[in-house]
Amino acid sequence: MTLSASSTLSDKIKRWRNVGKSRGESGQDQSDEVDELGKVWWYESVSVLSVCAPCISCGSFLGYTSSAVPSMIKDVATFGVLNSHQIALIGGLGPLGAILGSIISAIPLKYVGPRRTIALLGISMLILSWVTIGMSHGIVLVYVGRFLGGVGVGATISSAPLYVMDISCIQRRGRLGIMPQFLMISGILISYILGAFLNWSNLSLVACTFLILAAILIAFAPDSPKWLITNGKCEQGFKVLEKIHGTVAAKVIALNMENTSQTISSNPQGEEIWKSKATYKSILVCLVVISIQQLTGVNGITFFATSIFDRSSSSTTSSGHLSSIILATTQLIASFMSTFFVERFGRTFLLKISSATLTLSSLTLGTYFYLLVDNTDFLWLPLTALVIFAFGFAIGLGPVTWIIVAEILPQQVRNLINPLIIGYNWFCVFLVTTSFPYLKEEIYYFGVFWLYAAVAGLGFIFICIFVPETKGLDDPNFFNNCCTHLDDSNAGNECDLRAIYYPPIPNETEIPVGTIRCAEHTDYELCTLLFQDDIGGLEVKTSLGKWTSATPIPGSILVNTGDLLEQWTSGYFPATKHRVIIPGKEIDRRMTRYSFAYFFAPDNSTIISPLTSRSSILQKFCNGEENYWNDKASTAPTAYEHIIAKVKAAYQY
Ligand SMILES: O=C(O)CCC(=O)C(=O)O
Ligand SMILES: [Fe+2]
Repeated sequence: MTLSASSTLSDKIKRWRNVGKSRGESGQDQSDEVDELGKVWWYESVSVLSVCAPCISCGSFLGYTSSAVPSMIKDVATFGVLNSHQIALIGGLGPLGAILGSIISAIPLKYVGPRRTIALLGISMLILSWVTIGMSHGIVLVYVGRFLGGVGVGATISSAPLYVMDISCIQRRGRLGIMPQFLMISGILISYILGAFLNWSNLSLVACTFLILAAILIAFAPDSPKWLITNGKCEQGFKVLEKIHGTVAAKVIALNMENTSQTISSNPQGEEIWKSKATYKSILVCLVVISIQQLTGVNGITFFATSIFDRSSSSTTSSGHLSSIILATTQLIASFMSTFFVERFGRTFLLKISSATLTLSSLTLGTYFYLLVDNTDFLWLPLTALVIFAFGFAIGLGPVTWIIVAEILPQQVRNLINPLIIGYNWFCVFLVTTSFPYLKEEIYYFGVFWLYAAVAGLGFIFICIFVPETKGLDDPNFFNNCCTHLDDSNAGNECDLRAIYYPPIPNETEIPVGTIRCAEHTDYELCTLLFQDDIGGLEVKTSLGKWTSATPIPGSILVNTGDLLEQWTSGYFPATKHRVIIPGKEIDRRMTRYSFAYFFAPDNSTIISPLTSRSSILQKFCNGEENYWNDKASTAPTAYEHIIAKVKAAYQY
């Protein structure tokens, strides 16, 4: 099925290419213009927002417990006197449903793609949940609603990031990538704000109204182009890509998507990867980082923030609701900041800062509840500490955990393991939210926060010892960043276009066949584009050391690999040894020969140390090799140093 779908796409793209060619031949190549006209810059952002809008409702669902439980407790007529078991269930059934939602979403994700999974499983379950809760006349229907909504949240949160990855172009992927999380925190904030004015029932009915709007938005959004292309709907998939990237780039991306899906489906290393110890070690590291993310208690706080503030005396100066709103706003701002920091400072640095901040703030909160809760001089303390806690979480452990999971898991196991990891994450949320009401009765608030502080402290140690830095391992812009002159003409580089003139040999001069005009050498740069006329004479040395003639082919460009490419790829692409000799044919010898060579070099400052593949770095890390990430320690030359040294050696006179 995949194969026949892909071949349709390849055929179509071949035809498109030919259309471009015939235009070019008639001297009227307008493909660039069409490209620009094809781009609709807002299309992908609006699509991402439309498909991810239900994440707002997921946030409101998570924040609902905090906002609604106080008014449920007051509503004795409907619920009787709520005990801590019942409150724990209201908190815990949502994440329990989410475990189910994230696991079963794998089926619609495969057959109908991420957009329809969100619409059919996410939105429908959430609407059902809000209506059930809003209309309930007793606690049982609230339980049912919480579980159903959890299924919707699990499905939405698993599918939204996939949609964003599939539809956004590389330049905007980072920023659009945080959209699901950003919308979710906004949803938490909205539910805290509305919770200050509305009771449990009206709050859920308002949330339901919003979802109807989200359902309309998602109905008009396009499907994931990747899903379309890999499921035989090539034309529709290409149209979506064309609107985002323009015609020319869309062809390349469509082919890439097709190739990747073929590689993954044929899965050459599928068996091998499960025999490697490194695979299990990276899965283990992911699970522990997720445990740290969740067991430091953030969801205990999100689900019960209002009650925590009401317990601390700060509620006499600011209501519990207001404090919760401040908390969620802090999280929103910090998660936005983390998108900038994560590329600048790396993943492990943010995780360390984050776990250290959580340790200190939880320790402070525990101590406050132990010593100072009745001391009116310290009313400012709980809110300040919780704001620092929320900031510390949202800047590091919140978002960076997911980046680590995406980057550390070997590609071949990612699809299989991801749903389990997401399911495990919800299990931890369930554990924390269900245990919170019990723990606060058994070991009191101070005990709960000291427990969270202990987890965060151990987490800090684990991160320092076991979590590898993965920044830059998967950087799709790596080569663009090394060759910025593509965009910026000021960046220093040794790119060179040379017109080479070989004078005709005068009729009276006799020169033996095979006489050398340009001696054996390799080019110094990354690669050379060589445009030769039809006289000939260029020879290339094969890997067996034999000279073979690179006879000019009309309309083609010869590409020579250069020294820098050889060094960069540790010899995977050896630099081509070549030379130019006097042509064999008498008539060619008496003619002028021209060639044009474009020597392509990266930016001067680029360090040309052998690139290590992401899998080999992780392999080394997992095998316990100390210097697993040694690129930075390398003393390799810069591109400029290499080229200048070669030029100096060649022209010593
Ligand atoms: O003229 C040619 O065909 C080759 C020139 C060349 O190899 C060079 O300039 O590096
Ligand atoms: Fe050359």
